[in-house]
Parts: sequence; structure tokens; C-alpha cells
Amino acid sequence: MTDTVEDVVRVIARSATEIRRGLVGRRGKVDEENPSGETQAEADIWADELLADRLSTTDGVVQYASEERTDDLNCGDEGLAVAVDPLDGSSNLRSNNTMGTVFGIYDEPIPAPGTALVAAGYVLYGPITTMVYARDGQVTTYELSGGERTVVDEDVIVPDDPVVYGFGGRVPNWTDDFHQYANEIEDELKLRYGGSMIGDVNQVLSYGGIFAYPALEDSPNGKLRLQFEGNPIAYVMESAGGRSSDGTQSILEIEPTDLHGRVPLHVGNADLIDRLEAALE
Ligand SMILES: O=P(O)(O)OC[C@H]1O[C@](O)(COP(=O)(O)O)[C@@H](O)[C@@H]1O
Ligand SMILES: [Mg+2]
Ligand SMILES: [Mg+2]
Repeated sequence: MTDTVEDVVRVIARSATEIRRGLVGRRGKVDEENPSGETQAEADIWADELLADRLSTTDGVVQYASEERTDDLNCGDEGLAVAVDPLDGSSNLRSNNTMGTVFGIYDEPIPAPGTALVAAGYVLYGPITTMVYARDGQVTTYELSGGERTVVDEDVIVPDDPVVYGFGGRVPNWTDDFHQYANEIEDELKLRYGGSMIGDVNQVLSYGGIFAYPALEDSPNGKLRLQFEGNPIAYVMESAGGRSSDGTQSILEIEPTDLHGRVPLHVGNADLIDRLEAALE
């Protein structure tokens, strides 16, 4: 029996090497906005089209949805739905800093809650290309080269002693409660913020700590999108023994209201997320 989840992950791993190569010459902005109202990079659209072509023709995939397109693609009758953020952190293209590709594989039509995820993960375009992939409560890291995956760690867990934190959004726009929490954390951990969720989350997964893109005074749902960013990252973090929260509950428990809806996102060591929820109460 073919395993659609494995097929999807194989397609993304193979495509990642090409996406990375294809970034050269595609660093400019285009005169288009994505459904979240953000100006798109040439590479955002290109990576989305590449993944859409390949994933919508993968056996067992019935729906493809992406941060970069308003409507989902329906591509079958029975099977799994795939949601992607084709390029996460694409504003880092200009300065040539870290970016990623995020994916979630759902066994319900999307928008769906994170409890419908059967697997999720991300590719990180750092000095080397890596993939972090969570399924059945297990998180695996691979190095990617020419579409081949080489296992680095088969049982990734968030380290017990947290070291780093990264909080997004303009500081004056944080809520008072979040300010107070951030003040405490600044005394305990060291700041690592690079402006791409995947780069910043991968530091938390590697060293322990907390990443947040919180609710802001002028944007109560923060910036990051539930289907394409929040759910997959929450699934990876929880599978690695950490926690996720929108401020009051696990991100995976949220009932989505629309495909491109946003969510305040906080992920990391369980005790840091417990403390965050207490601070925001
Ligand atoms: O520029 P800011 O406000 O720090 O926002 C950075 C955040 O926005 C994002 O770039 C949004 O993702 P996209 O690049 O996929 O739109 C995150 O990766 C990152 O955490
Ligand atoms: Mg993103
Ligand atoms: Mg993106």
C-alpha cells in the first residue's frame, strides 16, 4: 500500500533542493499581494507554483492550500489535504538570511484544526538544508542533498534547560502583560531573533527556549497564519515534548474560521509556555 504521507514528504524534500537553487535571480518583489495583504516576492509565487504542481498531482492528495493563494486547489475525492507556507521568512531574501518551507498534512478538509494533522514539518534553508518532520509523536531531523534525506536525529526532543528566546512584532505594540513576561524571560535566556519563524523555531528546538509572535495592540491575532504556520509548528513542538499556545490553549485545539486566519503563536519548553499562559490570564 502506498503511504501518501511519505509520498508528500518525499516530494517536499525533493522540491526543497530545487527551491533553494531557484532563489537565485528571484529575490525581487512583485506588484501582487497575498491573501494576508503582504507584498509577494517573486520567489514566494514561484515556490508556491512548484509545490502546487507537484503536490496536487501526488496520489492520495485531495486538496492543496497555500499562504500565497486565495483559494485552495481540489485535486481528488478521497485522501489527505496539504497546507504549505512555500517560503517562510521571504523578507529575509533581500539580506540573504534564513528561510524555510512549512507543511501540514491533514486528514480533514482544510481549514481544519491542528488535531486533524497526521504529520507536519519544515525545511530550513540555512548553511545546509535540513528537514524536521513530525509524525506519530516522533520528530526526525534530516539533512537534504539532491533530494536525498539523511537522518541526523530520529528522536528530537526540546532540550530541558532552555537557552534562547525570540519574540516577533514591534516591541511598542506588545500588550502590557506580554511586556512583563518578556522582561522576565530577558533575564533568563539569550535573545536569538532572525525574522524567519522557521529559523527562530529551529533554534528553540535545538537549544530549548521559547519563540513567540504574540497578539499585538493593533493586531490581536498576531501575524502568523493558523493553517500554514501555527498548526504545523505547534504539531512539531508538541511532538518534541514542548508546548504550543495561543495564550490560553494549545494551538492545535483552535477551531479555524477561515483558511487564511491568523493566530498569536507561542511555542517552546512546556514550563515557559505554562508561565506565559499564567502571565496573560
Ligand atoms: O518582520 P517581523 O514582524 O519580525 O515578522 C517576521 C515573521 O513574519 C514571517 O516572515 C511571516 O512569514 P512569511 O514570510 O511566510 O510571510 C515569519 O517567518 C516571521 O516570524
Ligand atoms: Mg511564514
Ligand atoms: Mg511565506
